[in-house]
Amino acid sequence: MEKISNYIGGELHAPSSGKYNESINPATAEVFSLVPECEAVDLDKAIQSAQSAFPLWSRSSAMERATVLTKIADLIEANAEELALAETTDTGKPLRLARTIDIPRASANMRFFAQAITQFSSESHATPDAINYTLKQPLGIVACISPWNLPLYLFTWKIAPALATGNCVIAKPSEVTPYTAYLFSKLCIEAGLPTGVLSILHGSGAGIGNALIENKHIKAVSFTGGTATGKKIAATSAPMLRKVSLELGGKNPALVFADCDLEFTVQELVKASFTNQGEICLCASRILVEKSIYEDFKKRFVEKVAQLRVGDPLEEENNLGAIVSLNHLEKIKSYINLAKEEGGKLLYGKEVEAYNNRCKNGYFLGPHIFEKLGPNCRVNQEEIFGPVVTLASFAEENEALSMANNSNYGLAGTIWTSNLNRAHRVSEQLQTGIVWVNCWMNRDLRTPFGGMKESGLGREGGLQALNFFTESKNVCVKY
Ligand SMILES: NC(=O)C1=CN([C@@H]2O[C@H](COP(=O)(O)OP(=O)(O)OC[C@H]3O[C@@H](n4cnc5c(N)ncnc54)[C@H](O)[C@@H]3O)[C@@H](O)[C@H]2O)C=CC1
Ligand SMILES: O=C(O)/C=C/C=C(\O)C(=O)O
Repeated sequence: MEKISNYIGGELHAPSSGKYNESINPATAEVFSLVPECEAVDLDKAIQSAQSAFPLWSRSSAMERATVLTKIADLIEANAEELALAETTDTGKPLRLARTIDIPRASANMRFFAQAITQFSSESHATPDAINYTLKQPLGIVACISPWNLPLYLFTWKIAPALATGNCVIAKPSEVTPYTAYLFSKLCIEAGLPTGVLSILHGSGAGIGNALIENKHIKAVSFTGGTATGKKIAATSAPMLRKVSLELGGKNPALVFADCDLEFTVQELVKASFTNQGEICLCASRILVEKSIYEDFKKRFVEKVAQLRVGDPLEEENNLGAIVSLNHLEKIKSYINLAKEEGGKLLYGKEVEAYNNRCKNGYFLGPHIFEKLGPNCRVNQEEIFGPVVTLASFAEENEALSMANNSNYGLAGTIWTSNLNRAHRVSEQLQTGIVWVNCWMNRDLRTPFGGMKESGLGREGGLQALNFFTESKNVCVKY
């Protein structure tokens, strides 16, 4: 079984403590790898190495940085099959998904920001007696902390803009799914990423994650994960007046109007609800349907969901794989029990599914659909982050909006209608950072990405990310 190494000073290193924890393959419940538990001394080494690297890296040309990031993108593509298999083994997600979504997006992230930095420009403002121009300077050493649901996808989404803008990065992938970040560190060595520009430290959130955010040398933190952790990072960072970008949870509403293309909407909402076992912060979790089509929608939705296959992520025909960990499986199951206690009616959901022998001990859970749950009950208010959705009906547009906005979260809403005026009107009033009309997770990497309310702070993507990782300095020159 492989011992994962940290990536510090351009080399692979064992943790100073010599401590490792087991990383489990959730589809089999067997140990897949041993993940280092880093300590402060490993962080000190990473900081020193970043401090040595920063003067040269921050002054390198955009083209030099773009070249090495593009090389890494090429290497991700060249090693796509190994990365996809590792991602599936670590997370339990269907291999088909890792092959078509996770790994292609990881290389796209590197390539996108490699290209973006070559086009990054700043403003100038002229007056009759002076010209002002803005320098966009890297911040220094920044931290990127990523979660377990889309491991390499979100890891690269953070580090690519940070590196492209000339920062040195200390990254901490989730201890639950560390493997592809480890493979990635080998690709960085192969690509010739300069020593110290990127360090990858493995370990727990409470250990090395916490040490990282408490470290005074860290000038900004980009984080994706749970809202409670995001608030802790914000609280630790506030007295340091440090920049934070927080992509947190969601309780995403889907608003289905009677004038939608029903067959298409049902098909797309099945994907929006259950892709990646519902373990995407963007997944639809509260489906609100106009009363006149509610029963028809419900029938078709349940029928389509019943066709989804749950099981071995390596088998091509399975739509859902395993839940990422036993802890997370227990959390989701507790919400299924809560839904029943809160008076919900289970429309679809099986206690046990039949799995092949390889997966007989795996952490599987099929899709669950509930109705008859009030808008204020916990199941409709708290993030479950699993294959559980609720259905409810509304009488008219304003009611749909007030139900959708009745949430502490505000990440991603979807609207399903053929009425363009309605689509614009409702989009404008939805309290979410992202609105998709007649689609879901249609991603253009140039667009601002992030949430309102408890779903986060700041935006990632395109220019927003490049601005986040730079300090704007105005220079005024008198003629
Ligand atoms: N993308 C998203 O929106 C995600 C949301 N979640 C939500 O959060 C819930 C909890 O899941 P967790 O895995 O516990 O998420 P988490 O927020 O604890 O983990 C995300 C990352 O933060 C790190 N981390 C944890 N505590 C930290 C700390 N004090 N300082 C610095 N880094 C820290 C973790 O090691 C991991 O790399 C899930 O049930 C789900 O509802 C979880 C993962 C992703
Ligand atoms: O950037 C994207 O396309 C998707 C991001 C998804 C998350 O941030 C998440 O699930 O946590």
